[in-house]
Amino acid sequence: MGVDIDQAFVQDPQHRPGLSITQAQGIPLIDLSPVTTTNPCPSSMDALVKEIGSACKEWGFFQVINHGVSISLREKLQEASKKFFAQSLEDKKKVSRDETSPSGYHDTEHTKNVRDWKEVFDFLTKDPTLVPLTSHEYDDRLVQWTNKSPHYPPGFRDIIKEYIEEMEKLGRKLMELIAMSLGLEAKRFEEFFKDQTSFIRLNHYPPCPYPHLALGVGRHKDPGPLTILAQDDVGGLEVKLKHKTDQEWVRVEPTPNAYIINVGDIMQVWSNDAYESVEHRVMVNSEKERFSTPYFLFPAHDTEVKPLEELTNENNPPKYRPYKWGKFLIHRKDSNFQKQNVENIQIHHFKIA
Ligand SMILES: O=C(O)CCC(=O)C(=O)O
Ligand SMILES: [Fe+2]
Repeated sequence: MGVDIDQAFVQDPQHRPGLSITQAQGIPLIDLSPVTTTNPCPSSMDALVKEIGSACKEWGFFQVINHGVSISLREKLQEASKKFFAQSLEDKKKVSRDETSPSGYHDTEHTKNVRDWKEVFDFLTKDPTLVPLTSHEYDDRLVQWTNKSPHYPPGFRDIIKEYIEEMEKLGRKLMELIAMSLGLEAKRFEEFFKDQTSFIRLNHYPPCPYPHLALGVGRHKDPGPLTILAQDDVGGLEVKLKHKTDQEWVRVEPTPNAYIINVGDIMQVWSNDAYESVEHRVMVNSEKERFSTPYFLFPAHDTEVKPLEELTNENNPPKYRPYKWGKFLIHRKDSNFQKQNVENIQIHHFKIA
């Protein structure tokens, strides 16, 4: 045997990736022209809202095209990200995450207590971002998280910031469409994002000598309301099908310049389970490295997450107890960076039986 296997990366047999790959033909591809061009006709807008609604309901995952994000800016970010990760580990560690702020470089994330085969660079939308100091319910102390400033490649920080602005615009449009699809006012979600805790993550998945045992990211659901993901042309993202067929996991094949959108746990709670957060994972391969860039739309730390009143009634009572987003976030952060023997915090812990 030529390769030494670090057991920290090895998935339990039932969670190892399958060797045959099924393509997710069915994942909806949605054209956002009605919200990215001027003067769209009202009927195309109605059709779009319906499409978004059924994609959220049936899949929880969809791709968008004609999204209005500059393709050259996306390429610029991709190039910069490649250059950043191509540096020596020592150079990358100059902008490591640290005790005071989790943004920056790191390569030891664990998902479900198994180490992910990846390295990342995280960058917050708001600098500083206000969050609770601890996850303890009665501890009111707050801290500020700030971004790291990589010196290489030149202009890296500015490119990331410019790109985040585009993510903000697209995120706002998507949240409006989702609100309308739930029968809510377009701006219903806006209030939650004034002091948002959103961040962008640059992912690098190096080639892996044992892709049948490890995963780039283990199975998980995204904790926020919405994620906007750019993937390169290598492929590896797999989504767990909601409707059970003989196939459990399907691959989201790269569509050039499209964004992959998925609803996360907070949307599931807000919508009282109308839109469910879907499990996904990332396969690695032995030949090619892969790059991806999720943008995690997260609300303000003091947001009390609970089913929206407009979406609940006597016949459809709230399915979740309220929880504070900031506390949930810190709880997650504490468990994602080291192996623990218990499941980390999940929305089902707030489910009303
Ligand atoms: O790399 C990908 O395609 C997805 C990554 C992901 O799911 C995550 O970082 O939460
Ligand atoms: Fe994810």
